[in-house]
Amino acid sequence: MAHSIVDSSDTDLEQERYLRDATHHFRGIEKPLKYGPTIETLNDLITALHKEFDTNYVNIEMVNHIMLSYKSHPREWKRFAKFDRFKYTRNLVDAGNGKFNLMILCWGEGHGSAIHDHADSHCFMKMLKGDLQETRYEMPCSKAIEMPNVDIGEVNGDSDEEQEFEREQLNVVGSTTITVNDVAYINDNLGLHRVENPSHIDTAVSLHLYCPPFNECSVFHKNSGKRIKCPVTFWSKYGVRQAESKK
Ligand SMILES: N[C@@H](CS(=O)O)C(=O)O
Ligand SMILES: [Fe+2]
Repeated sequence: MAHSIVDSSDTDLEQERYLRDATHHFRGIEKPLKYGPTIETLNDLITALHKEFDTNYVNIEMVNHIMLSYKSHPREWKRFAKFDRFKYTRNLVDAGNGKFNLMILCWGEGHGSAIHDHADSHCFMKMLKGDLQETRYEMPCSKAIEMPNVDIGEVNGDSDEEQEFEREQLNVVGSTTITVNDVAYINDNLGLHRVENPSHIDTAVSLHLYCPPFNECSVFHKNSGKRIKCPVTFWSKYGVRQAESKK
């Protein structure tokens, strides 16, 4: 039998293309699948994710199932949960062979994120402890005008329109509170969001899965819709605090 040699970078690209495409139709599932595997521990969750991402055609519903099925056990994730006094932290749990990033986010009392996108990736957010409030916004249509490489001829120079672009308020589309073991799902086709720990007495911890992984995303200004690209960094990796330069 003839075996063809498959270049792994080609298969990685194929998977990436497939995942990006799926952001156009996948909206998240609310209940675990009937036929999905049982996920008892954080290790089960990681093993099941690696299995899913072994194929080019990742079953994104199954990824959602895996995140929904896990029931939070603080003893399993405690070693990754590192807090900062001033802002939420991002702590890498598993780099998914470059196919996904699994991380634990730690939110001190009142901590929140800016309005942001998810770099054209899938974002699953599961509560492990406490509550988080998620506010969603429409993606502003000023997107194109902020792209550095757009040819001048492609931009409509009509000054009224340009002013509108500059003044575009972001529209809120909804707000929900997610509590322990809930999973929220978002991608750029569903809009933008900002997340906040509404409690002033309790911390919150969430488990995030991004696929494909990304190291920068856009942050949006609420009143103008203006976007700024921002790098995203890790406060710790595999339970070890990162030196400032290595984040
Ligand atoms: N997407 C954000 C966290 S959240 O506010 O959804 C991040 O990765 O830092
Ligand atoms: Fe987010």
